[in-house]
Amino acid sequence: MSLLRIENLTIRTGGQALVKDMSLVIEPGARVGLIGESGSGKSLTALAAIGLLPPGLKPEGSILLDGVQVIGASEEKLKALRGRTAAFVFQEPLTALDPLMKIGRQVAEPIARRHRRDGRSAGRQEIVAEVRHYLERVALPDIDRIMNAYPFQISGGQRQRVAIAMALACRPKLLIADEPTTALDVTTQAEILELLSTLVREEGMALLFISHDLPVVAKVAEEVTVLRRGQVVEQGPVRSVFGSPQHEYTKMLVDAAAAFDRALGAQQ
Ligand SMILES: Nc1ncnc2c1ncn2[C@@H]1O[C@H](COP(=O)(O)OP(=O)(O)OP(=O)(O)O)[C@@H](O)[C@H]1O
Repeated sequence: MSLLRIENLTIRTGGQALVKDMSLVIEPGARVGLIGESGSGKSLTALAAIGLLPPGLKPEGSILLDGVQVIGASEEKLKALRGRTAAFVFQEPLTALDPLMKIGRQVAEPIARRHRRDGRSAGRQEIVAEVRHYLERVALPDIDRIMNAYPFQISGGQRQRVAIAMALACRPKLLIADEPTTALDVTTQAEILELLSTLVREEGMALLFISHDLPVVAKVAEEVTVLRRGQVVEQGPVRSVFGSPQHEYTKMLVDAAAAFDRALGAQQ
């Protein structure tokens, strides 16, 4: 069974279709990129996948997440899917973090929730040990300090590592990362991409990676869907879609990335 099967998804607001007839399949453990310019419907597609569309936006079609139909599902059913089946990492880590809570307590929350969900009560020491485990997993230095820090006391890259640790702590089958490196400087961006690639492989999770940046998608994904103005223009293995693009829009993305590479090469 596919982990995520989106078929003929259309998202409307009023009379306007923001996403049109889009289909996308993610198998367990697969790494899939969703690429397209700003406003092409990438985030809406990802939010629809876990039933988190903002009010006023109506999905039509079919979204099966781990075999459960998301469209029209009750809030209770959706809550059971969030975290356990799919967890989100957003562009801006502060979206996931409470500014007034120390990092240690924030990471403890999804851990405690997972234990409750599995019907077991974990003691404080066990939870603290797990918090440390996940902070180590995302390669944070000086874990004692970070656990006792508030989000504003650590760097942007460290905050994104904490947000990834919180998503991992849910032990999801699918990690959805929506432009997770866009808010970071280039060096930190590369480190976080490397970390995400390693983690999804080692934990055996599937990844839906959203970005407008072709080299970034090429680095982390094996398959890619290219969206333009809410519609899929091309879909397939990264190598063939970016290696021999068929659609004009994909060609333009590939040419732009190549021109950037050439410009960099000329500078060196
Ligand atoms: N709550 C909303 N109500 C009405 N329109 C919306 C709403 N949210 C998003 N849109 C519109 O839907 C379209 C798709 O938005 P979406 O956020 O999915 O784009 P995106 O590809 O993720 O862009 P970006 O890379 O800039 O995040 C855009 O035109 C956006 O303005």
